Amino acid sequence: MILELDCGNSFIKWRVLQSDGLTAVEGGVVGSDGDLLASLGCAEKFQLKKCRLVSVRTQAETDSLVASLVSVFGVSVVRAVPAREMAGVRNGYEDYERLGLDRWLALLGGFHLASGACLVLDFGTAITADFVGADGGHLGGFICPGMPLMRNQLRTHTRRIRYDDTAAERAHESLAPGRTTVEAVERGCMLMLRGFVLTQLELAREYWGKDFVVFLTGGDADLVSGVVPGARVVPDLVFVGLAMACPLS
Ligand SMILES: Nc1ncnc2c1ncn2[C@@H]1O[C@H](COP(=O)(O)OP(=O)(O)O)[C@@H](O)[C@H]1O
Ligand SMILES: CC(C)(COP(=O)(O)O)[C@@H](O)C(=O)NCCC(=O)O
Ligand SMILES: [K+]
Repeated sequence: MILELDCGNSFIKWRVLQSDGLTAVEGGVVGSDGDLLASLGCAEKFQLKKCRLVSVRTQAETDSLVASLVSVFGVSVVRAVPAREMAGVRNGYEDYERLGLDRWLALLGGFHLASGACLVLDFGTAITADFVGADGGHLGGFICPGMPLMRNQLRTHTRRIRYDDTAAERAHESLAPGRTTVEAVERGCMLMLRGFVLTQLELAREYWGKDFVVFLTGGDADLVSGVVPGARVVPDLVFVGLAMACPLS
């Protein structure tokens, strides 16, 4: 079977495909290399032969994970690498190697699925927006802090903002002005998130009118799906691009 990995700054997303490369068998989200190895179990469980991965972690971290995968499962590993152009999409960065590889794969996947102009919004540790025109030209994008970073910055840099995760979850029942600290912070950050999304949509409309597809991906995509009714929520968009960038012959 085939192992696919998307190593983000906070979590590793994994899934196992049948050898046909089409049918997903199992998948998950884990917080560390150790948890990943535990989820994959012993070498007999999935009988992994090949692995393809994308990572936005450091070279050393990624090398170490690859070494573990090779030693435990004996898989051959292919890593996504930067490209100036692929599958009809032209990387818009001045220095194409600097564009985050998860962004590059998500926009390759988005352009492929849209067969036209698209706006790809990824809600992970950071939030990213990327614009691809109907001709496959990537116009560039935006990066801002994601929900976990926004709330943790407030918790870390103030003295009186303290609350736990359960309270945070409860605060999201409404977007009314907060009457407690947790409500005020959680709803404030949520409005920043939504405001960011609406601004991206405005920009996309300026470029392309109504003729574009919006993709939402990343672990926190559900937080904003209500703001963009026509958007396509595609949690595995990075994996769509990964299959394109790393075909397994
Ligand atoms: N099963 C899950 N495990 C962990 N985080 C999750 C899960 N489902 C949704 N999330 C949300 O996803 C966010 C992380 O998104 P993700 O795209 O994995 O980030 P990154 O790629 O930067 O590691 C977390 O802030 C969390 O709120
Ligand atoms: C922007 C990112 C931090 C997003 O990472 P994530 O939130 O998915 O973990 C990552 O794509 C990255 O490190 N990019 C390199 C900088 C750039 O894209 O300009
Ligand atoms: K990501």
